[in-house]
Amino acid sequence: MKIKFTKMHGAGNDFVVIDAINQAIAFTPAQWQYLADRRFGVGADQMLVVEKPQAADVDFRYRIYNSDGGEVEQCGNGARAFVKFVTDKKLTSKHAIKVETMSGIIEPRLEANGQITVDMGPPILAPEDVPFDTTDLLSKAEGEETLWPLDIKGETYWIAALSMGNPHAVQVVADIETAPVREDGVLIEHHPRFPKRVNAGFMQIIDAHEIKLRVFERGAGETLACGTGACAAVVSGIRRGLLASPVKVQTRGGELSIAWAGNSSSVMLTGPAVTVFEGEIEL
Ligand SMILES: N[C@H](CCC[C@H](N)C(=O)O)C(=O)O
Repeated sequence: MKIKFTKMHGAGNDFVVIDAINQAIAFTPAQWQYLADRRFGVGADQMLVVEKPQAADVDFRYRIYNSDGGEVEQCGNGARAFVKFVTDKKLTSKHAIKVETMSGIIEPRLEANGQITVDMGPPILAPEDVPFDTTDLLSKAEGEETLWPLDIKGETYWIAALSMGNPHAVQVVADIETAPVREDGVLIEHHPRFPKRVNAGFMQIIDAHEIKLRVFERGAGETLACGTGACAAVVSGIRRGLLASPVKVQTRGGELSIAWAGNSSSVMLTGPAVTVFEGEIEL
């Protein structure tokens, strides 16, 4: 079966985007892994699938698969690519859309300057909702934030655990370039206290309105940018009293901007989305 796809990226976090409204697709995890494979397949961090919504007052449903083949709840950079895709493909005439995801409704909006802003909804802060097992852990408070001691290689890392619909463990490092992102990221991703695994964020504070961020993503490894990771890092930095909204997030793949007014207000993610090429693949 020949499948049409569009290769896109948001700040270097790259995607294979598939219109499943006009194409019937039902892939196995092995087929998602093949699509994501950078040598044998197309190559991408995640696959994004455009579907008709289940609810009446929503424009689309959006499914996300990591390169390891697993379906996940949310993808911030993907939401920007999504709205550019459905607009360019004339699947909608709206520039602000409501999109159903595994973790709720998000509202991406195409701005006049080509940037895209996504209402990512409020952060989820209760450990049990991340989910993160805090049994027998003694936390410490920093501002409004709760930091937890995570044992990695016999060392204690103080992390914040929060969710943007998908789980994140965020820590502050002194120098993002020398931080052990890959070595420690994989250990954090698979730490037993995260029953659904976790995206591991490492942020360096530049000033109250700017950070550098690297994320070792669950199911994909280190990516050049992580939208939900940027949201989680900024929320944690604001709660720690280290950051103030809005915050510029420098990633290895480009710049994102995050705004958050605190408490249960939505986290707003702004950044680019680029179409690289169109293709077809036999599956
Ligand atoms: N790896 C993530 C999904 C993709 C998120 C990221 N690419 C983003 O832009 O938010 C997870 O397993 O939760």
